[in-house]
Amino acid sequence: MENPNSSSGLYRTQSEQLTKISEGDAMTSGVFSDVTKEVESFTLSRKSSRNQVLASPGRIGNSGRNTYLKKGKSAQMKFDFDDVASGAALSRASSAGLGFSFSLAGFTMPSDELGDSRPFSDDDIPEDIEAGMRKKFHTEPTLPIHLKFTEVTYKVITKGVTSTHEKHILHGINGMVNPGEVLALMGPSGSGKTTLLSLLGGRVTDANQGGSITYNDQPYSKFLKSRIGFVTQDDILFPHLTVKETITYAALLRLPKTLTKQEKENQAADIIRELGLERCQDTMIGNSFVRGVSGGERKRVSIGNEIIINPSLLFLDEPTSGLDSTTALRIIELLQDIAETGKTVITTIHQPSSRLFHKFDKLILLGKGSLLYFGKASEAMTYFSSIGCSPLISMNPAEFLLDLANGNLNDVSVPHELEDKVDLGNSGRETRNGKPSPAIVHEYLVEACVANVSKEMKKKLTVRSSIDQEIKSSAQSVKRDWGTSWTKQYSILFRRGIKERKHDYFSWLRITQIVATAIILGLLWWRSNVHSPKDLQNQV
Ligand SMILES: Nc1ncnc2c1ncn2[C@@H]1O[C@H](COP(=O)(O)OP(=O)(O)OP(=O)(O)O)[C@@H](O)[C@H]1O
Repeated sequence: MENPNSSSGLYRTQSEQLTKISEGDAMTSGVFSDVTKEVESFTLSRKSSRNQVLASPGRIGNSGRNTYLKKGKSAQMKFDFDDVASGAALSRASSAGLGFSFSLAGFTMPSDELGDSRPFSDDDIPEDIEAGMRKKFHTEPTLPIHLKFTEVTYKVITKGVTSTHEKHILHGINGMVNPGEVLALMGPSGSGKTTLLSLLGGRVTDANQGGSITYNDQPYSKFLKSRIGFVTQDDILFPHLTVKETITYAALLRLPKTLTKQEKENQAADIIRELGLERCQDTMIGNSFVRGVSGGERKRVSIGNEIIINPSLLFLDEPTSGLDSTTALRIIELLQDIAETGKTVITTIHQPSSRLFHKFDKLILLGKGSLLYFGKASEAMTYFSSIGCSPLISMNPAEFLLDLANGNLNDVSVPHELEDKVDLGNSGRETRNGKPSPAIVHEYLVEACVANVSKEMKKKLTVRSSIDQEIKSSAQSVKRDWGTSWTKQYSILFRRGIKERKHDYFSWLRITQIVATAIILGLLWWRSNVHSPKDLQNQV
């Protein structure tokens, strides 16, 4: 790859300044033996400068003390998988914000006030978030998890009346993401983003899946369940519960039984504060019939429901769909903040704005279930220009990439290889306007990805991380004591059910309807004769 500065303004001037790291770096010492010691203190600040952390593999060595060096970024823009693999963001990740601990202060609201809800008003808009002020996300340390996936395939078998048909959805997807990084899965509709996300999140485990997915070089296991948060595309929330009730019930149900009720409520309050939901915490979630919180707030509640368990891996399926670009940007900034606390964040994204696109650390571009690009989001444009595909007009990079993934070369330079194909006219598939057909473009991009990205990537994926032995032992030894007893769960769910349904059961309309029906029916048999069995039967 050439000079990034020539790459249509896509070069992301990002750097992180990492101040180190005390002894007992989570990556270097045996801290994994205890959940409470999973990660040590780091401090991080993202600053816009042209410096980049030199993430030398040696920093994950055995020495107790590590030093992060900074180097000028301008000098090189080689498509460097060392960087991708070891990840500047990894250092940020494993370090970031981990000096923070949960402050269990501030939750003074008695639980019986949970039910209080008031109608939504403009006053409920949280100023800090809506006004664009970014809060720093504080959370307790978590076990860093490196996710690697090699040659992931998936097919579905559809059974017809007379025959069965195999549909291949994913074709050999490779990639990896480290703690502290946000990986975006991008591609046109139907390209397989949700399928890949579900496979990576351990939600789909069947015989139709191929390839390997590892978490700290270990396959998926039950142990990981409590370390994975999955935010689905459609928010699954109770419309009549308030924001505070929703997150508090999630805390009561999902946090370890070793914590007291008060501690769980405190953690829920912390999450509400971290997500900037304080001002709408007593507003109902709402739905199409009940007015409730805004779309962005609803999405933050869904995220809060998952991060309450402090997951190491957070998966999100299109968290920004249906949101305006500013709210979407804030959601992605929130994900960045979450990643900075050492979590691994993977999200699908449909059509991000250019501002939003530059927020991602890594990018996977899918087209018809095949990998078209994997690497740093900031280097995607440079990669595509290196294989002859550059925008001819100024364009949102995400729009350009989606056009390419759809095989659309309008306003895009045609690579020489494809020009030849069109000129020769022997493919029989070129389009009339002199542009190669989408099928040819797709083939070309897949081949280019295999030649330039996948081969190199696979080599990196086979390299076991120097920390895997420590993590392996911790993965086997550390178990989270999740959940509460079934009697407690029953009582919490019962109370939650009553709260959710009370608006139906105890609405004036329903009460009036029942009383009126009772009076009418009562009047029909009022003073009826009950002296003969026939009349008595009639009354019964
Ligand atoms: N169980 C299934 N049976 C048949 N086809 C399926 C099944 N699951 C997924 N597919 C197909 O696989 C392809 C990829 O689906 P997927 O939902 O992963 O796409 P996507 O990129 O997330 O799309 P969107 O952005 O529209 O949500 C689609 O063509 C879909 O129809």
